[in-house]
Parts: sequence; structure tokens; C-alpha cells
Amino acid sequence: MSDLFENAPKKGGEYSAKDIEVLEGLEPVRRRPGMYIGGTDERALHHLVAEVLDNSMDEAVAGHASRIEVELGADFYVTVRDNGRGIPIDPHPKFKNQSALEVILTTLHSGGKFSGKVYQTSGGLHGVGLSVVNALSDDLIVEVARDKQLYVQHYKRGKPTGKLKNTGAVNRRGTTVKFHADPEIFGPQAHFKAARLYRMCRSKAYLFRGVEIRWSCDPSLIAEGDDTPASDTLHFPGGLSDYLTSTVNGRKMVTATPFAGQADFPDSQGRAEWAIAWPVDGDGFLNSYCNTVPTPEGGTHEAGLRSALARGLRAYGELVGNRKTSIITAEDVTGGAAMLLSVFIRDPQFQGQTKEKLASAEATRLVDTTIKDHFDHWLSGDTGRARDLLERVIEVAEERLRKRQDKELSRKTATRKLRLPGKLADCAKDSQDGTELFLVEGDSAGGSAKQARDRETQAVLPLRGKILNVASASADKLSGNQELVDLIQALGCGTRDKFNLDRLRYDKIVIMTDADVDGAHIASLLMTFFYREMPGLIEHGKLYLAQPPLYRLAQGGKVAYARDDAHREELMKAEFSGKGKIEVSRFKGLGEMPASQLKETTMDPRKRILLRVRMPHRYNEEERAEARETADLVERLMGRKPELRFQYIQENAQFAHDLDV
Ligand SMILES: Nc1ncnc2c1ncn2[C@@H]1O[C@H](COP(=O)(O)OP(=O)(O)OP(=O)(O)O)[C@@H](O)[C@H]1O
Ligand SMILES: [Mg+2]
Ligand SMILES: [Mg+2]
Repeated sequence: MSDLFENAPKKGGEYSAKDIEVLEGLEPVRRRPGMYIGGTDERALHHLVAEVLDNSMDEAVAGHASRIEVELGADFYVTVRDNGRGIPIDPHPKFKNQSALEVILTTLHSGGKFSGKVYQTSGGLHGVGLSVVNALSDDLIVEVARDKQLYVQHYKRGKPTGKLKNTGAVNRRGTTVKFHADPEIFGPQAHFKAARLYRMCRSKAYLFRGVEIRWSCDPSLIAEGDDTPASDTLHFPGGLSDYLTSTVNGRKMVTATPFAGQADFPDSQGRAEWAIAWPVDGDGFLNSYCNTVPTPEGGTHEAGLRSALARGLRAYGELVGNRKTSIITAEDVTGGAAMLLSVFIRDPQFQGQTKEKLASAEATRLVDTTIKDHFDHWLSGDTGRARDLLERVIEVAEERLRKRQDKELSRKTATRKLRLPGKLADCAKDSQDGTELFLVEGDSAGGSAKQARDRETQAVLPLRGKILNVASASADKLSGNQELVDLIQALGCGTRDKFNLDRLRYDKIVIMTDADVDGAHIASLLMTFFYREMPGLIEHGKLYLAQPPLYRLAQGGKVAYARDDAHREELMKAEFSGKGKIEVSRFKGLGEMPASQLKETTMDPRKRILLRVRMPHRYNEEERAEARETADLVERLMGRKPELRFQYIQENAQFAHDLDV
């Protein structure tokens, strides 16, 4: 026994109990905010407000609050006030010296929503939200008006700075949380945006008719050209129907009336509300919510809705004896539809604390059967509109089949018709399936890449020098740029309104530039180009960044590659022993790297890491508005300052495999 311990190595790779940390209280939240709010970017920042607002919404949906005020101050403090029951302030039975309020604010997994006794269908369920907001705020004040008394407590970075004080009598009730996001976490430049918070409040008000949300913000925070009001009272008795009308406002629809309604699930399992229209232009979206929490990644409730609509329309088609009905898929019915879906269910299961995707299995069946019933009625209630919709969806299905046939024409015939650029080293495989195009910088890197590639599936296109800074280039300048003309030809899918994903000649487009400032610059120029000219490529997840290493480390027979300085330090500590010299060599560029090493580190699908470039999320009204903000961001970043560009890429590259542009 003692032998075992004595023989344990003392130096170098020492790793023992003392290395195991247990983070206490809210420390884990500050150390790993991403785990609780999905990152530290602008989206995550705004998520803080969502957590606080969700708690007030839960109070409203449970029937205890009717009014919520949300205020954004010039000092970027956000205040959320409701007229609900007020967070309990009596001493907590388990923690004798703390009020329940303090326990809620300073302890993860503390809350009143676990049992379903005090809230039935709440957005909150983890008992984490408010404590996380507290941990990530450099200043937070909570006020509770309860039993005609007003109680106040202050916090900094998750810790109370004093006791809960009773400040005297009041004539109202409810909870007020006022907080300021910690710049240590979100960066000194990150601030709440009025437009974004306003949209959040508005959609909450649409989702629950029983609440009135009073919005206000300091007028100085409204950017020029932004139509966000400085104050507004949001109350929508028409619910999702109103929401849909305001969203699709003015567009021509396939049917004169939308398919909208609400219904309870059996056995008080909750309820659903929906509003669906089919725009003639076929530009659809689906915004879904569970217990007023937006679920931009969809989930089981969306699956139920899709199934209900597809089954309903198919059943109708068969009933009226339309033989083409059999070709209709769910995607044909719903792909081009403008859809809003809100469900309220008990004890929902989400993926992650930001709750972007609903996982509750029973939601699919509940939504499916409930909505299918109503859809059947809606269709049979007006045969004119049912026929219009059916014919339209059959057209969509036929178009889809026609496109698929075109696609099945082999890539080779497409290639023959197309003049491919001379410098392209194409891959041997005919179909697009599983193929990759590497965009590399310069002929020498191109040479290495050509040797390192798998000829069957990997193609290489070397681009010379710095391509035009397309963020500021006009269309004719673009078409005069040979590098970009070559690139567009090699891809085959066209640009802007001629863009057609089905014609894309490869499955993945991989930007592979040197791991240095110039490389990052060229990568960002190319990303801007794709973002501007072929956003569909990014939307469909076809664009990637390769991650070539910057250093090679060797000791004895052991070799490792490091992406950057930090990674090199990490590897030196973790992978190599303290004994003997570690040889460190820095790659000057991909062109200098032997083909075998380039293959192993960067190109071989079994060993490499690729970063996928993505648009922020899917298309729904809020997300689109954000995407427009992102367009500004890209312009700001790519437009002028190269240092900023570099930082942007580096930061994202380190932390995420999915890179948001
Ligand atoms: N505005 C409010 N009015 C009344 N009670 C509140 C309010 N805000 C928070 N609470 C109480 O504090 C508890 C903890 O809130 P917190 O946001 O931390 O977790 P949660 O809402 O239970 O779950 P989640 O982590 O999913 O948000 C709630 O369960 C509720 O009991
Ligand atoms: Mg909550
Ligand atoms: Mg909590």
C-alpha cells in the first residue's frame, strides 16, 4: 500500500487532490459564464434581462401580477418591476441566518418552481436565473414590497454588501430588480440596446394577454434611424394573432385569413396558441415559445406543429381526391409559412439554461393532436381557402421535385458547361456530396495544400495576394477582380439574387490562411465577401475556417502542434515532461509546412478542427433584426480597422467551434 504512494512520481506530471478545486457559491458562474448564459457576447448580455423579465412573466402567468415595468437608464442600469407577490423575505428554514431572498440571489438551484405548487406553467425551472444575473452584475439592488412593507438589499458581483433592510411602509406589492452588467465579464464596451430590449418586452406582451408591460428608456439611448419608442405601454388582447398581423404587415397571403387559435391540452396539461399564414412570396419563419421563453432552436413543440399541418392538409387533399396530395411533405406545407407558436406546459424540459430548445417529449403529441383538430375544422370550414392552400403547397412540392432532379445531374456535366478557373485543383469525385474546397493564400501554400489533400474529395483554389476589401467595393469593382471571379466560378452557385445553393459544387468551403495577422485579415475579407454576396452559404452552414497550427513542439519522439501562444504554453505543461529540451518551431506560413504535416494538422477530416462560420441563429422576426445589427457589426469590423478584425477572429477561434459572424 505505502509502496504505491511512494512510487508515485513527485515531479513534473504531479496531479493530486490539491489540484481539484471546488468552486463555492456563485464563483462558478463568474468563472464559466458561458455555461449559464451561453457566452459573454451581446446575446448573452441581453439574456440577463430575459432572466429577470421571465421571473416577472412567470408571476403574471400564474395570475399574481398584471403589470411589469422595464426601464433602461442612461447609466445602462436595467430595472424590472412587477406587481406580483414579491420574493419571499422570511428566514429560510434551511439557512437560518439568511432570508429566502438572499438564498435565492446567492445560491444556484434555489427557487419556488421545482414542485409546481406555487407556479404551474413557469418559464423558470432551474432556480438559477436570478442568482446568475446577480453573479454577473457589478451592482444589483432588489426591492420587495410585501405585506405593506418595503425591503431592500444591495449586492455586488453576487455578494450582499449589507443586510436586508426594512425601509418602512408601502402601499403596493411586488418585486423590483435593478442591475448593471459587470464590465469585467462582458467587456467595457458592451451595453444593453434599447431596440433589443423593447422587442423582447413586446414579444412577451404578445405572448400573454393578461399582462401589461410598460417600457421606457432614456431617449439618448435610441440610435438615429431606430424607431424604438422611448416609452410605450404594451398590452395585446389579441395575442399571437395580433403579433402575426404586425409581423407580416402588408404582405400578400395565399389565404385571406390566417389559421389562428388557442386551445387547452387535455387533463390540464397546459395549452397552445398559434397563428399561421402563408405569404405569397414564400418567405416564411417560425417563432416558437414555451411558457413565454423564446425557443429559437425549436424543439418538440415545433415538431408537433409541423406534423399537424402536414397531416391536416394531406388528409384534406385525399378527401377532395387530389391525386398529387401524396407528394406533399411537412416542409412543403410549413417551409414558406409565417408561423407563431406558443405553448404553456408543466415542468418543461429545455436544453441548457438559455432554454433555446424545448426537449419535453410529450409536447409533440399534445401540440400535434390539438392543432390538427383545429386545422381540420379550419380547412373544411371554407373550401375556397382550403383549395387555394392545397394548390399552392402542391406547387411548392413540384418545384422541390424538379430541383432535386436538376441536382441529380452529375456535377461533371455542370462542370463541363462551366468554365472552371485554371488554378483550381479540382477533386475527382463527381457529386457534391462530401467534397471540400480549400481557399488558400498564395501559390506556395497552394502547392503544399495540393500535395496534402485527398484528391478524391478535396479541391484547392489558391488566391493571390489580398483580395479586394469587398465590404466597401461596388458591384462592378467586384466583377473586375479576377480572384473573386475565379472564386465565384469555382463555387458555381452564383451570387446575391442569383444565388442557388443546389448548384454549389462542394459540400464545404474551407478558408485556410496562415495563423498570423495577414492570414486573419484575408480570412475576414473572405468572410465579408461571402456574407455580402452569398449569405445563403453561411446560413446553410457551408463555410468553415481551417485552424492551422502556429507552432510545432517536439521532445524525443513526441510531437504536438499549437494554435497560438496560449495553446503552446498549455501543451508544454500538459503534454511534455519537465525533463529534456522541448524543441519549438514556429511555422512561417502554410507554404513552409511540409505537406504531411499540413495534412495531419489541418486538412485530414479525421484529425483537424474546423470552425463553422454561422449567422446568428435562425430566421424569425427578432433574429432577423439581430442579423441586420450583425450586418452593421461586420461592416464596422471589416470596414476599417484591421486590428479589430484580427482580434475578432482570434477570440472567436479560441472559444467556439461555431463562429458567429
Ligand atoms: N419577480 C418575482 N416574483 C416572485 N418570485 C420571484 C420573482 N423572481 C424570482 N422569484 C422567486 O425566486 C426563485 C428563483 O428565481 P430564479 O430566476 O433564480 O430561478 P427560477 O425562475 O426558479 O428558474 P430559472 O433558473 O429557470 O429561471 C423563483 O423560483 C421564484 O420563487
Ligand atoms: Mg427564473
Ligand atoms: Mg436562483
